[in-house]
Amino acid sequence: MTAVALENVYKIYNQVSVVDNLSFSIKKGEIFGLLGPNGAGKSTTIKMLITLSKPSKGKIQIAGYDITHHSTLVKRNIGVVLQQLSVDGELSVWENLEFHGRMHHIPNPERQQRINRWLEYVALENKKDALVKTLSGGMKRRLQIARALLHQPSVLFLDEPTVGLDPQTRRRLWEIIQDLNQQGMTILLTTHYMEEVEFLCDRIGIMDRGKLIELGTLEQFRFHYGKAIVVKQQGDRIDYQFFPTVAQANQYLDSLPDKTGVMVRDSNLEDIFVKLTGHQLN
Ligand SMILES: Nc1ncnc2c1ncn2[C@@H]1O[C@H](COP(=O)(O)OP(=O)(O)OP(=O)(O)O)[C@@H](O)[C@H]1O
Repeated sequence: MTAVALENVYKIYNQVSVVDNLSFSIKKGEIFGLLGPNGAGKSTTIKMLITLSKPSKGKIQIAGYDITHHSTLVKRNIGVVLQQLSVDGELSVWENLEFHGRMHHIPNPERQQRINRWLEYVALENKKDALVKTLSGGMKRRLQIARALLHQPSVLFLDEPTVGLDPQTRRRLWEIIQDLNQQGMTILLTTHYMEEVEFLCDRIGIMDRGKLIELGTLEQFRFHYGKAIVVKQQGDRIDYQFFPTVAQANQYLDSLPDKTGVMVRDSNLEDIFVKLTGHQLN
């Protein structure tokens, strides 16, 4: 079953298509990673998917509902964690969740049960009365996740969920994301961290200049572009050359008269991303 479907979607600002004829779909239960250099159009795409912005052209369906004609039903079915922290720092953890629960018309005592359940899930139960502005970055992000889950969505959108977090906190969030997925949640995430995509995502879409330039699994990408890479340091420059297998890459290496600064290794997502977009993610 399809959880998210985009068909020939455009977003046009000042006659420029910042999202340019985008079509792809995400299956129910998938973790899908949307990658792209700065300005590729990922955030604009997410904003359309979560009904914050209307497509200029094209069709988007979430959980079977058209975002233009059934935006209320779409909102009921999605959870959203955006890049910029959207929790209110002057309110307590509980007040933030209470407010969200009321917005979604979740009646009591169900609302309190859900607040307690998700606070426990993200290990913030002992921070219930703390003002949000006193929480660490990782805690705020976990609170955002708890809030996004409160109304029991079927699709979760995470726009750079671990940006600015230390490696340990990032790992903890990865565990939460994986666990939610194992409970059946469909997840779309954007990130600049390649290892995050390699670790979490079932499929990857790569965007550049508003267009989807590649779509598939990491294994499919590696099969297509080459499973091995020869890295050549030439002065300040590093050249990369893909080969179908490590054996073929080694054969090429052996044939070189001068092997100084040359090495063979397995290709990874970052190599493929750089080859496709000419950009290194930072
Ligand atoms: N409201 C707007 N008006 C005009 N142009 C916009 C608007 N919002 C975004 N853009 C442009 O659309 C393009 C895509 O931006 P977007 O934020 O979607 O990229 P992104 O892939 O999310 O980048 P990043 O990784 O930096 O977050 C950029 O060139 C941006 O300047």
